Amino acid sequence: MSAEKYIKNYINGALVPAVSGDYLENLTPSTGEVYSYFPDSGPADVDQAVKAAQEAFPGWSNAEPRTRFRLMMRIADIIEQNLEVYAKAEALDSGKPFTMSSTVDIPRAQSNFRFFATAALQFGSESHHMAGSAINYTLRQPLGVVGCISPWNLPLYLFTWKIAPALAAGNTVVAKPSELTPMTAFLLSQACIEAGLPAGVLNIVHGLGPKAGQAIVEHPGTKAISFTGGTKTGQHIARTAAPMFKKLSLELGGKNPNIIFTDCDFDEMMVQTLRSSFSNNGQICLCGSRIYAQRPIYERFRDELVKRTQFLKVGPPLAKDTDLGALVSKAHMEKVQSYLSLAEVEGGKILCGGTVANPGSTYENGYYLRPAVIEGLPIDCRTNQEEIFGPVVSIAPFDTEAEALELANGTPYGLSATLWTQDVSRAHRMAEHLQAGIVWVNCWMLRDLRTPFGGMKQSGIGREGGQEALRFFTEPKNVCVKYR
Ligand SMILES: NC(=O)C1=CN([C@@H]2O[C@H](COP(=O)(O)OP(=O)(O)OC[C@H]3O[C@@H](n4cnc5c(N)ncnc54)[C@H](O)[C@@H]3O)[C@@H](O)[C@H]2O)C=CC1
Ligand SMILES: O=C(O)/C=C/C=C(\O)C(=O)O
Repeated sequence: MSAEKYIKNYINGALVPAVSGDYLENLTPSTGEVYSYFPDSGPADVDQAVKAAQEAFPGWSNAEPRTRFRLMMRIADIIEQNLEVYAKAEALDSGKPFTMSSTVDIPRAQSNFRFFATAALQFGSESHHMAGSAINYTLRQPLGVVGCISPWNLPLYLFTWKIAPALAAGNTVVAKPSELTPMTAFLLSQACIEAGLPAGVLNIVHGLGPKAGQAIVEHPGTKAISFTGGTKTGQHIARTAAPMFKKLSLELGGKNPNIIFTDCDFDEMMVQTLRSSFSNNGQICLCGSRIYAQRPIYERFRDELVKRTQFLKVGPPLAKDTDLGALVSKAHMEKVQSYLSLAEVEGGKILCGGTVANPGSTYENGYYLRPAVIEGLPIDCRTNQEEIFGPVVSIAPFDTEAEALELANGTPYGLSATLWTQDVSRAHRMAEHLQAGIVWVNCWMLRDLRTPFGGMKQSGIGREGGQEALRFFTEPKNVCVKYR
């Protein structure tokens, strides 16, 4: 198992270049240098992948669930045995700290395979009895070939979060990782070969979104698309797939509120708020980017947040003491910087951070920013309404529960929200009215893979996780049997 200079597609069980023979440069954000190349795939590669997946479908969909279970567990074992190789590749590709990729990203990729391998053994269906006359039972059958398209922020974590349930439910898959972070998907291809996954069951096509990704969405052979990424891309995918009546699961952006009441456990809230603000450089759709603290503790909170933020170490991904690594790309760093400039125009005061960081001469061309805290922005300004997806939080005080709810719900997004209070009744009251697919109370990013995961409003449609994912990747068919 090794990261290689020339990444290959994984089609019909073999590692192959793009049909065109063309490669694109893969940069590491840690130095801004090219360190490998990935295939510039297009419709011809996707067509080969879909054909291979179609041929593999009868064998895979009819295989005993325990056969799928064994193979998926074997893939998880191989990832676990090679944790360091995977975690290093993830850190170099995405710029995130190795301390994160080795404890969060890669362990979660293993868990995704294990969780859904086991779920394949447990998945059942409903029946509905019409007393004295008939019984209805529901067959849940795999869809066929499905497309899985994932982003760069949690590369293998989110890639496997889609692939594993699709395979567990008996589908065959054509998947594309982000062009910014292709390396761990390539390592996964090697793991599938080593595990003995039958040819064509999983096919991984590398390349650009508008070319290779678009070809997966447009191909008449893909019956469903599971996508995580930006809201604009999600809208475009929906426009393409809807007239073809494909099933769609879209997990999109967020502008998530943290609401901090005076009665919270202040110390625990501070620890978790720092995490929810700047984990992975704020490049997680669940990060809390708008923080509202109740007026009596607002100033104490603000001063403590600024102090702790200034203490965070921005450094190269492989250094042991790095808290925040590099942002994923130059273009993304410039996007984040443009929002920092906009925030000032919109009346915000940058209390700390927002400047370029240079963790040493080897890294001077990498994409490093000091994490920023902004105060004084109105709720309806662009900085408070649009997803920045970087190490930037905006803070403001509030007085009442009603005001906090209005602020929290006042954006087009509805992915997650975090509440800090020791008053259980208030927590339930607020949770009921928050427009978010996930509400965390006195915690953040505490994940149980059985729960529904996804957002409302412009944060997407559908839910991933547990039974929801298995339902998405199957077609329910009701059979009604009259017996009297
Ligand atoms: N999980 C999330 O919520 C994420 C949100 N974003 C947001 O989106 C913004 C833009 O980031 P991008 O890297 O451009 O994300 P993106 O949404 O364009 O990329 C995500 C995936 O979609 C693919 N893709 C792009 N265009 C496609 C198309 N026409 N058809 C099929 N697949 C396509 C990409 O190749 C990648 O694999 C970020 O600044 C951030 O605000 C980005 C990544 C993850
Ligand atoms: O924990 C999860 O399942 C998902 C986490 C994060 C994202 O989906 C994201 O950042 O896109």
